[in-house]
Amino acid sequence: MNPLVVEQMTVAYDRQLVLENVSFSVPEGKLVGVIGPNGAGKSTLMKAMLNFIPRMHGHVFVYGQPYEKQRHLVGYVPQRNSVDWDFPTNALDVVLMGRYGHIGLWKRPRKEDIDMAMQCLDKVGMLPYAKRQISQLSGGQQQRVFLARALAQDASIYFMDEPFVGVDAATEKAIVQLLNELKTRGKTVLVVHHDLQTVRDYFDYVLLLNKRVIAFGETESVFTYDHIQKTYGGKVTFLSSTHIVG
Ligand SMILES: Nc1ncnc2c1ncn2[C@@H]1O[C@H](COP(=O)(O)OP(=O)(O)OP(=O)(O)O)[C@@H](O)[C@H]1O
Repeated sequence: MNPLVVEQMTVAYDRQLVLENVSFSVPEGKLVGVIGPNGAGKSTLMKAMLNFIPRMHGHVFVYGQPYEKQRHLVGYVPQRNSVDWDFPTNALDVVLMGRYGHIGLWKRPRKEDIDMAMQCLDKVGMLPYAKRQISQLSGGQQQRVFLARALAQDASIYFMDEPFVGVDAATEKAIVQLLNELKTRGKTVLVVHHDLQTVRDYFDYVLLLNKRVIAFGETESVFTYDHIQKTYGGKVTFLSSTHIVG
């Protein structure tokens, strides 16, 4: 059984259709790049899968059950700029939020939760910043804290919205390493991604999206010149042939 199945999802804002009849099914332990131009509906897809915004139509199944019954299995890393980083809290507390599903919202975190949160911070190179206010972290450091929070959640499926935006080469490398580690542990990860040059290196599968699914499948066979042109309305001219197939 595939861990994530989306069936005929349609989403509208103010009756304006943004996603139409989107269906795809992701096998376990795959890294999936969600690719498409600005406004294609990539963030909307993630938010609608998570029930943050209503779907007009369609279903999301997580390990064969409706998402609503399985939400504890799904972790989310939102776009960094969609978060209020002035909220007075420190890095460790943000990561501990990822443990609430395990702790219970009103209970104090146990020592083992704090230890695990610290380990997650360590994994992304942020342990020295555990007690630092999040407003006093750089953009790349904030991104790392978010990834640590997702790790602490110990989910089976992750949705990450543009984790590579605004990070330096070292952080990008750390994120790629983390994605591969999640994959090795059998996790399924969907990543909204803009850099077409790295798609073939980073992702096993791609979802090419522009309001509808243009193509979905293994990167090897689906990330073709024709599909990319179709996704971007024929506006992509800078790709070298080494990065695509077909
Ligand atoms: N809250 C909202 N209300 C109305 N329209 C919205 C809202 N959020 C997004 N949209 C519109 O829905 C469409 C899809 O937006 P979305 O943010 O999902 O695209 P995206 O593919 O993630 O884009 P980007 O690459 O620029 O982040 C766009 O036309 C956008 O203007």
